[in-house]
Amino acid sequence: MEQTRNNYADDGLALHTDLYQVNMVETYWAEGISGRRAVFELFFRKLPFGGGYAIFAGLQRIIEYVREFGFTASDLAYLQEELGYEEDYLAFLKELRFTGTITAMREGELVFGNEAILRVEGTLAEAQFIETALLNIVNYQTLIATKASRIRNVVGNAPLLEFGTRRAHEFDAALWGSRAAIIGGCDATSNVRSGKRFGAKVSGTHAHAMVQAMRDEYEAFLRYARRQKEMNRKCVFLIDTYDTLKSGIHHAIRVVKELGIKHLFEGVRLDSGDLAYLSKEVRKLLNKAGFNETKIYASNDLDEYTIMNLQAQGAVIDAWGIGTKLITAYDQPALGAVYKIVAIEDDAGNMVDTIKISGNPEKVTTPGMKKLYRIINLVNHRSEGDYIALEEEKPQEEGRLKMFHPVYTYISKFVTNYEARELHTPIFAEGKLLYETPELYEIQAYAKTNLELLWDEYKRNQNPEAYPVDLSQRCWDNKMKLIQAMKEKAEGVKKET
Ligand SMILES: Nc1ncnc2c1ncn2[C@@H]1O[C@H](COP(=O)(O)OP(=O)(O)OP(=O)(O)O)[C@@H](O)[C@H]1O
Ligand SMILES: O=P(O)(O)OC[C@H]1O[C@H](OP(=O)(O)OP(=O)(O)O)[C@H](O)[C@@H]1O
Ligand SMILES: O=C(O)c1cccnc1
Repeated sequence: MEQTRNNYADDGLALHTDLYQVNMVETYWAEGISGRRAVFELFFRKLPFGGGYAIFAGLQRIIEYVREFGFTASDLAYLQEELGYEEDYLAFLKELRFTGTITAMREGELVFGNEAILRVEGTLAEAQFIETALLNIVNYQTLIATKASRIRNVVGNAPLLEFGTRRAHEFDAALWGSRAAIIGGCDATSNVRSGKRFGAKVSGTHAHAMVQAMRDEYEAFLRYARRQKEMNRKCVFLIDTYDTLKSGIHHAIRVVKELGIKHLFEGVRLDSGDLAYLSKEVRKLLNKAGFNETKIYASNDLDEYTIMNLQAQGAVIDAWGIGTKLITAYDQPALGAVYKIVAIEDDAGNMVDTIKISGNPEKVTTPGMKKLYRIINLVNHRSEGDYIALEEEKPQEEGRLKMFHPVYTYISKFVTNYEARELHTPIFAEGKLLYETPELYEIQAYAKTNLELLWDEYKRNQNPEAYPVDLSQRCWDNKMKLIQAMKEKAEGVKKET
């Protein structure tokens, strides 16, 4: 074991889980209930960044994970030799695959608190085991897509570039984060592997190192621009290595004029100092030299707040490069999505609803097999809210729908003339993959179209209105019935002791 510790030819992802999953599944197996049908839902309770919506990302990686789910020989050897699990249980794990059914929102879907992003129905063992990886994926990618969307909200149609790989929490976060950032609204990423892997557009300028390495700013710009000219590629010069206004901008203009490459002079980038002041001065100098079309790029620890601030100061910035604060979800590093069991097969083979009670009413789970709808007003084409109904209900046929707050039930409204759009789509059915992931920029366009369904009051970055996520009357009644039953059961336990 020792010699191969870091070198498994058959390394897989099944052990990318918490130990407690291995132990719970062992108990299910030992008790002979591992094959019972179980239903889990994945959701978060509170929207991130104090915003009014989130954008779901992560499904593609979930698909790859679930499709390949299984224990390799070295996984099993590790569980046996290092952690002491017994052969019989390992023989069970060896055969464990995902054979269940998953429905989920499409990537780019708008998602709100307390509604299922994804539902897993399968054997208790398989549905339980995949919890950790699913949460790991959704929690991160959804956060990044949402952060990117918030930044897109403030930059309008300006080019928005994801520059965060060097600051991301390691390789996976950089790669999948760049994809999520594009789903949320970035135009391109600096991560080249993301281009190869996902078809992301890749984009980039150059660093201070190039200027320093050539020990002369003019020489550096000249050689860089010459090569770009040979390759017929556009140039963006980083002009702040020594002094933006005294040297950088003048060297860039001189080189472009000398090489006659106005058509390739895409832009200049500012990466330090007072970005508002510098951008205004640089704009004047560019215009004076006849480069009215040349863009001013800005980077340096930017996010939606600094950008808004710069805009308020009249900064003349045409394109934005965002690294650290986007890829690390700097102001809110965790989404807090959870994975909760909502139904389980009983001894007689019937599916029964389960509930998790909490002193905090917002933390009580909503039991049962349900469906999630977006209720779209057909007159103004805006969403009235989301609606969670029991699976057998048909809100699309009701004609007049009562929507009420699931905790403050007196907040209610009736909706007519609506479309009840189901938000989940089948991803796996009995282990078979049914879903084909759209091309990356189609997912981005889908997110953009979805945002058009929301009133601006729900979309503003700060202090937005709370978007309604309501339960149907039957779903609410079912929840109350289970809460009551669980209370009575707990009373019974108390009396016994
Ligand atoms: N006009 C401005 N208004 C508000 N924030 C700004 C403005 N200009 C720049 N910033 C932001 O100020 C922050 C820090 O910039 P600061 O001047 O401290 O260091 P710097 O310019 O990055 O210097 P260096 O990179 O050389 O250390 C960055 O997040 C930047 O985006
Ligand atoms: O500021 P962020 O939003 O994180 O964006 C990424 C940063 O990475 C680069 O800086 P770095 O200091 O790593 O290298 P450079 O300035 O030499 O290019 C770039 O110039 C950006 O400032
Ligand atoms: O291309 C750039 O300008 C770039 C790429 C990564 C990080 N910072 C800047």
